[in-house]
Amino acid sequence: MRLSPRALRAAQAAWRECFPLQGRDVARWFPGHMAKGLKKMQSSLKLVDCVIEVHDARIPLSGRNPLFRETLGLKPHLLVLNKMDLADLTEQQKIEQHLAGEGLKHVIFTSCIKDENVKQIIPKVTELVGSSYRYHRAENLDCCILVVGIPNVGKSSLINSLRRQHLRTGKAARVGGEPGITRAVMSRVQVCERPLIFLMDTPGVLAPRIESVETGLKLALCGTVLDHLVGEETMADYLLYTLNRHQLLGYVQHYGLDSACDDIEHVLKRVAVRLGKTRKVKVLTGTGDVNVIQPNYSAAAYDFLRTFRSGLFGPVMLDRDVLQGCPPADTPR
Ligand SMILES: Nc1nc2c(ncn2[C@@H]2O[C@H](COP(=O)(O)OP(=O)(O)OP(=O)(O)O)[C@@H](O)[C@H]2O)c(=O)[nH]1
Repeated sequence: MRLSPRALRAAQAAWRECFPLQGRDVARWFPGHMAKGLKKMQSSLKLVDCVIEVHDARIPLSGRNPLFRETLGLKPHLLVLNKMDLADLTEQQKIEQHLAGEGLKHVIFTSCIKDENVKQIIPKVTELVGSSYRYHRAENLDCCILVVGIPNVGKSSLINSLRRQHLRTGKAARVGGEPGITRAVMSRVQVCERPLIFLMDTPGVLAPRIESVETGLKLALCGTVLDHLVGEETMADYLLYTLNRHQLLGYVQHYGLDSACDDIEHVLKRVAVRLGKTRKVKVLTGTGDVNVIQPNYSAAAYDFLRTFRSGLFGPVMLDRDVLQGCPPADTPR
């Protein structure tokens, strides 16, 4: 939905300049960084020729686990930024420059749902492996790739998409909408015949420390941690703040609101009523208990988040602040 420039200016005047981050304990939102999974990957390293790190294209510059490159960095590395169908890539070149500045020269944007750009991966991997020294593996004719990444970014979906593209065959890895579907490093799965290429899927591994509360909120919006650990209403509030700042006002039309608004309580109330998500609550009054119908805020927040994640509010770039040179306000300097 597009507002007229005048209406937009009026609405923007009332929008928040920043999101309140104080008093939020990001460490409690994320489970331990799953050191066991990382150790297992390290021990598989001698069996592989290349590492594909999958990350979410909506947060191309934040939330990656630095330990992947520290512990697996011996092997050629390709960064696959997946879910490009949900990401606003207007500034793709700037993103690539930013990543190149961090030493990440090999980057491919993909959508495993739409099988977009997935065909570029095997030629790139072949090129990277061909131009590197294959420790212990020079005599092997096949090539083996380790797929790593934080939870829920689409690692298993990538394996399935590659198999669809190169082998015209179905699923090999389990996919799910919640983080933590893949629990163990898998045995090798073939994804291509010529050249002969195998992949190994791994469980999602988060960084041991999330760099800032805002990064934590972005990671939560992308579904890398179970929603209830952060709180659906907190996440819905951060989502509303982001949508308004990015002028992604599709939510207004989607839920039949009168106008854009920056007050999450007001928005969730309207969403709940619109969806018929209300609940009876007993209230103690001077004359006894009375049943009151109240909006179900958490059900409304859940719907708001789910609709955003399905892309119905439009493509988004959650790292716009980092791209513009303003890292999250609470990032330690
Ligand atoms: N829109 C969109 N959704 C995707 C894409 N790739 C994967 N998904 C969805 O993202 C969710 C997670 O996908 P998985 O392949 O299970 O992710 P994973 O990284 O293996 O997850 P873990 O096992 O938790 O580490 C699923 O609901 C997928 O359908 C994509 O390119 N676009």
